[in-house]
Amino acid sequence: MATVISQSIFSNSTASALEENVSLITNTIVDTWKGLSWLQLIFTTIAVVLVWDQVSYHTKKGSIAGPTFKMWPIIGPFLESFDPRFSGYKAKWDSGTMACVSIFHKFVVIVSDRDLSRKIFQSPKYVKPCVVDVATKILRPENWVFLDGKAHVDYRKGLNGLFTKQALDNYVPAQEAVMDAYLAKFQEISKEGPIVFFHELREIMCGLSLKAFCGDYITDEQVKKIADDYYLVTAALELVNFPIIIPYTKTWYGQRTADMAMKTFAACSAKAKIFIEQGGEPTCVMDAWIKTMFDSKKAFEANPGSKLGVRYFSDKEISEAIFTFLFASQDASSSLACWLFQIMADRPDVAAKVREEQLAVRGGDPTVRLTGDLIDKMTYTNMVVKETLRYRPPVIMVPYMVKEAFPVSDNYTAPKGAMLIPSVYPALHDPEVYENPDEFIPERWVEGSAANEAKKNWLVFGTGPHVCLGQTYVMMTFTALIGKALMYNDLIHKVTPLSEEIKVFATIFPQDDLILQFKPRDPLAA
Ligand code: HEM
Repeated sequence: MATVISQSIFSNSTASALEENVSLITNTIVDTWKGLSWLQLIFTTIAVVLVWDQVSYHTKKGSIAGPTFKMWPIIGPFLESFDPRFSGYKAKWDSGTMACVSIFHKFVVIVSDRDLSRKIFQSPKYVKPCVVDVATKILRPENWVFLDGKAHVDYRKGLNGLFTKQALDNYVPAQEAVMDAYLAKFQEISKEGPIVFFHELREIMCGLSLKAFCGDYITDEQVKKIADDYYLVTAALELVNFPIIIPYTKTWYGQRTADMAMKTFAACSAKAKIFIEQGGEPTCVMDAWIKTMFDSKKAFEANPGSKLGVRYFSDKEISEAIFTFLFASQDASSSLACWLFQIMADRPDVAAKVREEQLAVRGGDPTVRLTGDLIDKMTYTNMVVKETLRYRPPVIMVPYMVKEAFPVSDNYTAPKGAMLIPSVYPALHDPEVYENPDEFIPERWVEGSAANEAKKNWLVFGTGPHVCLGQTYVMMTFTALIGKALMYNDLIHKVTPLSEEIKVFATIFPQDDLILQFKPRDPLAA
């Protein structure tokens, strides 16, 4: 149809007249260009680039919210992105269901609407997770997290089993040992009064993750070293960073830290292979993964006509995957830890109910050790963790890259190459679903409540093919941790004017980095 119309419009005579006009215009431009001095040429080029930048921005923006013109030509709000403010993101969410900015050649659309955000999360045909350029160098290009489409879905299938409730039950004893050691340390280091806990909580999170991932194959010294240095990786992978790795820059330190950690994980994997080969039972993620590999191999050898369930993974591949688990968990878990401890310290009534439940599920004996089944019984403590995730979601939005022009809504198509950012925070503070959304109310999560039924708003862990692999791990680990911490400690929080302000450092944290004291308490005290 379109061809027929164009043929009827462009008869042969109009086509040749058009050709003449085009060549006349081209000659005029070339002649004018030749007649310009160097200085005029430079100024003209700059003017053309500036106009092109604004026109290109305006065309991509279409009907969505955002400044009519780029206030800072070319760079856009680049300087602001060095110091991202929560209030800035909030203003964007409030400005419309979709709002845009353009930084250099990158066109960014921030989506606040719940349903549009879900649509983006669930459209792998059009989008893929967006990582900063340097991420492929730090996490290594062959890493599974960079897989897309079917290859990603197939790889994920092999990992999902490592983080089910049943598998996680096996990692609990090793994690409890880490909790005990760190809680004792927290009492010791804060015995003189409240101190900054941001770094301490990052360290315990790293310790808990690494014990779950690598079990006893990793030593306490190695855990400490990785935990101490890990912030270098976070800094290297910030949204604004130089894409080339130059010695002694943030990205260089980040890459060195990642390489060092992966070397440690590869050595752990080699030990785990020997342990499982000798008939050992899994106590950590690595063991569980290697066992599925060996079991598949045995089944295949017994029945050579069958399909190999799980292929063989080298120590290098396992080490890279374990590093991605740490990378995905460390910042988000540290954020949750900071808010959870702060909120519990500030709300003694909630803390008292948690303590009561912790003793009750242990039949009055605080020394009863943790198990998966015991954690299952901690209903109220679990609601406290869930409400913290809603009230202060660690990941407030997730950047995706548009692979092909994406009709996000009836009147807006995101162009190929744009960054589309579905948001999590607005859906979790929707007053129609969560009454008084800016209040912390664990009871809103009781069975059958409006909050519990509103599954579509629960975007804390994303949704779709890239949904968080560690969500069951998070709920179990934090329920167990805060329960133990509250039984054995009074939390004293030094409240400052910045305690409730939100700092954005990949995830979100209290602006004053949480000033806290762990004061020993008798777990049997009322
Ligand atoms: C409070 C803690 C955590 C929060 C809030 C969180 C949140 C998220 C979110 C929002 C995503 C993106 C989902 C999407 O694009 O649809 C994600 C992905 C992911 N998370 Fe988590 N996460 C947490 C902890 C963890 C932990 C402990 C692990 C440990 C294994 C983990 C492993 C992953 C992985 C591997 C992905 C990428 C999955 C893929 O691309 O297939 N996360 N997480």
